[in-house]
Amino acid sequence: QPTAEPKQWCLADFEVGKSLGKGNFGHVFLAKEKKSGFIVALKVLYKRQLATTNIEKQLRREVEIQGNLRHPNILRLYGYFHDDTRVFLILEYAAKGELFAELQIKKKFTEYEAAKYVAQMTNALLYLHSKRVIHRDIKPENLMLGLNGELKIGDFGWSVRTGKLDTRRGTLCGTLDYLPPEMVEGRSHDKNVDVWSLGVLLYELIVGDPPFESDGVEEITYTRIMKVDLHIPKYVSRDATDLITRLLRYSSSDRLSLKAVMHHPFIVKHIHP
Ligand SMILES: COc1ccc(C(=O)Nc2ccccc2)cc1NC(=O)CCSCc1cnc2[nH]ccc2c1
Repeated sequence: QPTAEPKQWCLADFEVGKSLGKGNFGHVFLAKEKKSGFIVALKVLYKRQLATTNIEKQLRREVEIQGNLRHPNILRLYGYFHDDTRVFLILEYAAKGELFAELQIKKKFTEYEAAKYVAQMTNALLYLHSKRVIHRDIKPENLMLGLNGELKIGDFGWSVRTGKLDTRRGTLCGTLDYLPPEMVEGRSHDKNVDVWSLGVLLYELIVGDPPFESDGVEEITYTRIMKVDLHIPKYVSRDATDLITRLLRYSSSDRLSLKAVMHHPFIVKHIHP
């Protein structure tokens, strides 16, 4: 049985459909693989725009790492191909789009919905950490929703790839909101950065805004993160408040472990009532 050599794809293999949006650096289209009818998201990157020259190597590495990642809450990168001016990423299509769009429409989620997303996120992070992959740039813009509304981590280590912060929210601070103190202060970071981001996500899903935002003034966001200047509204339940305060701890070793998150009353009472 010969090893399954990754197939060499080309644009002619696909019927390209509607635009799914202009992501960071790339335009994404709905596409159908002609032979199988399989629906994918085709992300087009222009070589001219890509930061580094050895993008091939970086992409190969990324396809290798992500090729081994198989989890229902992690968006798949199936492969890539290129022509002389463009690179095409063959990505899983998340039928319900970005969580961020849903959050903007609904303003905030019920604690039940928030618990469901946080539990799925925690499962994905436990899986990534077991594969020694961390800092997945967690924020609603990078989280997608599958056909049944299941959460999927949609993008990987963006800051690692380009060193630039994603300004999709229009202002840089949209990105700073999720950074933990150790990264704001430029100190070393470990897998517990993802636990901090999980706390920021839980807060934002229930309250509708991230906990340390300061409408566009970065310095204030920095300061509020470093001081863990956290104000949890009264309408947030005792269990949700308890979990948020156990995730948003200045010192990374004081934060709840991902395993403990799965056993926290806020998650248990909503997921396994
Ligand atoms: C695993 O995921 C990714 C893996 C790699 C890259 C990437 O860009 N790598 C890169 C870039 C430059 C140089 C080297 C490597 C991006 C993603 N993911 C996304 O870009 C977000 C979803 S885009 C797809 C998608 C799906 N489903 C949707 N439904 C509605 C819109 C939509 C949009």
